[in-house]
Amino acid sequence: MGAVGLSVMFEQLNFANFYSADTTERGRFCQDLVSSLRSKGFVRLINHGIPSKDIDKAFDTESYDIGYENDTLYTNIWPPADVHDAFQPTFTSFFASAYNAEVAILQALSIGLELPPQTLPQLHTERANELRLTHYPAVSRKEFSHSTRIASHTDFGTITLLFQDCVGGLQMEFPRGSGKFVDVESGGPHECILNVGDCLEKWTGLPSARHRVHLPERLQCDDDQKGDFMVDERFSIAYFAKPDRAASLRPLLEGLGHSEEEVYMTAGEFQRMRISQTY
Ligand SMILES: O=C(O)CCC(=O)C(=O)O
Ligand SMILES: [Fe+2]
Repeated sequence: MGAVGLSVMFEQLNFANFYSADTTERGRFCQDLVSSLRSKGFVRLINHGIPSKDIDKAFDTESYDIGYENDTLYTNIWPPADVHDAFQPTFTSFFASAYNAEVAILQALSIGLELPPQTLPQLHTERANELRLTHYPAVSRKEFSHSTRIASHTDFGTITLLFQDCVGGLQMEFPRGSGKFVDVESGGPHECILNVGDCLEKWTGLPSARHRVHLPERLQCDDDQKGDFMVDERFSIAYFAKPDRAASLRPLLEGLGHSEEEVYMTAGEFQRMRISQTY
């Protein structure tokens, strides 16, 4: 585990270009978004539309799991206002701006894939999304020789918008299928790390990115070289954008091997299957 892995650059794209009045620039942005995700499954976005102050407030909270406030299937349980009175307004606002960012990204992806712009947004009207705040306590570096912060997995929704603090440790499998992991460097807590989930892979063939949270590469070294030390606590915010539960996972693009006769799972069935495999 001492070996430092390959250094891989994950492209950083400026989402403001999606709103450019110049249609050529807008089109180029959509193509760049698709090609970055096609080659790595991950891309870093700035100017994604989620206000920095909302991200800062969310990072002030320890850990929680939140869904859309009008979801009738899974209702939110909020801490009482006298315990944490800013909690509900903070996350209601975060959830709303994250949904707007999600819809814009889905539109950009549809355009970049040469589909009608509303193809992906119209499969996400229910806001069956989830926001997860995670606090990883400080831990001794030696623990990473037999354990990790989050084991390798793919996300099972459409896309994930992730915000990580500067501790780092988010790693993705690269090259795909190799079992080797490389750091996704943090550009700071306001940068959005966008990754492809399983549903988007089924629809479009873009690769669902396998990732984990582990010891950042810069802290890896041979045991006798540096001895042991504590690795800082870490905070992250993950917004999982998921399809409407009744949406079919039938491929949206030609050439992904779909047949007219085949019966495809709905997104809701797929989520339930993946949850039962995980827990
Ligand atoms: O905490 C992170 O940076 C990643 C979390 C993650 O991958 C997940 O919850 O699915
Ligand atoms: Fe994940």
